[in-house]
Amino acid sequence: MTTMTTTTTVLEAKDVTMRFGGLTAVRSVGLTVNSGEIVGLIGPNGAGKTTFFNCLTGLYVPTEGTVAYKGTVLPPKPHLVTSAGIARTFQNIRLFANMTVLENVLVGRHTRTKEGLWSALLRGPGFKKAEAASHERAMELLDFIGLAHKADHLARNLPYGEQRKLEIARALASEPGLLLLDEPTAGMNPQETRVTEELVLAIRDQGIAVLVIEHDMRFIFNLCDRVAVLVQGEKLVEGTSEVVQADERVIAAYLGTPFEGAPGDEEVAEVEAAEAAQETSAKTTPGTDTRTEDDQ
Ligand SMILES: Nc1ncnc2c1ncn2[C@@H]1O[C@H](COP(=O)(O)OP(=O)(O)OP(=O)(O)O)[C@@H](O)[C@H]1O
Repeated sequence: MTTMTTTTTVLEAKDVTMRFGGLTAVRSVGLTVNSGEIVGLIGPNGAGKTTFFNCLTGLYVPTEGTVAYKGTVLPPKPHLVTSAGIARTFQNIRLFANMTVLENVLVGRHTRTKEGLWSALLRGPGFKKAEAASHERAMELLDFIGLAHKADHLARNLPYGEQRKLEIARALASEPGLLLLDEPTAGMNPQETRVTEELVLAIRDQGIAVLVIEHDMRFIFNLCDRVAVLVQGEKLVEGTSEVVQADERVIAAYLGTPFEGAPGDEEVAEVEAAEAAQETSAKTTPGTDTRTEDDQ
């Protein structure tokens, strides 16, 4: 007998736009992540990747568009997004440096513990049971990332690569269905990068979908089932690693070479046309010459 695995949509971002004053950092981006998938989000510096992540996780309220997790539109509030089932790591390490490795993971569990403030303060039987279960799960996660033997070390004393792994364990502690990783291998040596690749595959094998921003193309193309490319806030291409690697526009965007239909081209053309029109009218209309006597 064959078993059928059904694919479900875990994340559905529709027409997400984020403006900061006059700057449109993300323009009408749609993205879907399905169960069992590792999806990559790449693009040159300043393309809007982190801004898009911030819209997905409720850190930013998108100017337009919606983000749904397993069919339910999420309110743009980080704690509600986490309790719904989306966890993330950040580009820069955000551990509690003076807490132990274990405590850092336990912090990540707070959205999954139902015991309230009074129960915690009175340390009643319900609280003790929940605390023991949290401790057990946190140790399981440390075991999973290979840091169980360092559970009582201070986070700040871990080598860089292990700090990044600990961040992932803390994110996993909220029992997510989708994990967002923002440059998980930044600053890592090739060996640490390979270990992180294995870890991401193991996370996916546990049934957690992964969306990852990464500048390391080898990492992206090795790992991802699908890759979306953002350029100047717009999604330029989306497809398998092969499709994306073969797309000349992607290479051009990375090299900063102009190409036909590039995001932002329309705006540039409009500005150029307006400037040209202004120049023509200045030349033909007496009294509109803005040159100074020195220029002439
Ligand atoms: N809070 C903010 N206020 C104003 N502008 C912002 C803000 N956050 C990001 N931006 C701008 O939005 C654009 C996209 O930035 P973002 O950090 O999302 O890009 P990125 O693709 O993640 O870049 P990198 O790969 O360098 O991390 C940039 O022009 C950036 O300066």
